[in-house]
Amino acid sequence: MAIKFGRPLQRSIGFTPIEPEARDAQTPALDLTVRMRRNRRADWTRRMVRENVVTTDDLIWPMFVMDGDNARQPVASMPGVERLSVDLIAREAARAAALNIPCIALFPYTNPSLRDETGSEALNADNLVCRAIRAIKKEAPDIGVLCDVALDPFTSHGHDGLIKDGVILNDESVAVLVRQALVQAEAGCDIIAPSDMMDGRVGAIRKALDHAGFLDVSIMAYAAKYASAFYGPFRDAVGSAKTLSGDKRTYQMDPGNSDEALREVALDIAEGADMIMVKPGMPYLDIVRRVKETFGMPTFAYQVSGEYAMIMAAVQNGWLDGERAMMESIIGFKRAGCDGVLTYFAPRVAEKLKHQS
Ligand SMILES: NCc1[nH]cc(CCC(=O)O)c1CC(=O)O
Ligand SMILES: [Mg+2]
Repeated sequence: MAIKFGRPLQRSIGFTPIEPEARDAQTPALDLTVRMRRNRRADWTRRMVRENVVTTDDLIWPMFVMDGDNARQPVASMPGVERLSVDLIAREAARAAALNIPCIALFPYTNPSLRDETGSEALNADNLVCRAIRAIKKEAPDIGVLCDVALDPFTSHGHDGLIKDGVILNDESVAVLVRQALVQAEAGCDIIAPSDMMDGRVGAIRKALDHAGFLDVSIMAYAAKYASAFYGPFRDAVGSAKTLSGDKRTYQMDPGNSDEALREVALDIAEGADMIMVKPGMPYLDIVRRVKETFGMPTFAYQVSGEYAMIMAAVQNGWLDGERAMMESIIGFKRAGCDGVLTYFAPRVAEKLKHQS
């Protein structure tokens, strides 16, 4: 029998007494005090007892910015995601605002000719991200703009910090990241999101922002960020996949660890983070739960590029119902304790919620 989603098949159970002849005479009713299925029997009962819901307020939409005018480029490993030129990003930001999405996150595809050993383009006040922020603020002044702080889209080696003799330097990198954060705040960024996993960068950035008068610029710390295989498609999108030498295991966390995530989060809170992020998302929902229960902070997770790619690949093969898999993945984040999710599905989720109400 074909089972239709959302359509109760057995309307009568628990509603009206089941006709005796409808019951198999051979099967006497079980003597059950509790029947869990009563609360699931109809759409209205399911809605009544539902513990978690997704709203557009839960969404942060990551976007990829590139050079050019009215230009777009599909990201092959992320079906449905494109790099967009600044003018188109501003238009998408306006669409996001119209969809009631509270915040967008910006990631640049930096021209390879502008990448160097120290990621100097990150400090250019007229770089892609800064131009995009200004264009967005003009076209959609009421939407929040979040910017990554890390050097990987700007360095020739693809690492998030400065490198010397194969070692990623901590304190020297933090000094550059602080300057990157100031450049972005100056351009109008609302939320600085350090994703580099250097020690002490949240405190250093907070101090510098305050000193420069950016008291209202927030920090969302990528506090528990793991050295993950699920970032692959993102590195295609920002063009660091080819350039990355080695891996990021000396600064991003070991996937085997959980207590360590709590120490990372505690430090970032002490250093002044306003919001906390766990990354990746779906394979790390246990971390989200522990972080939320331990600290009670505004807690976010990043459903990263590989998670998106994984679902989309199955959808393209006809193996999954895309809409349902998408919505189910997002409510999983809510159930785990997230206040919001960075997700490439954001516009599609928002469209779906709009048509639902
Ligand atoms: N530090 C940069 C950064 N910021 C967000 C992501 C990944 C996001 C995604 O996969 O969607 C990465 C990649 C990385 O750390 O290598
Ligand atoms: Mg840390």
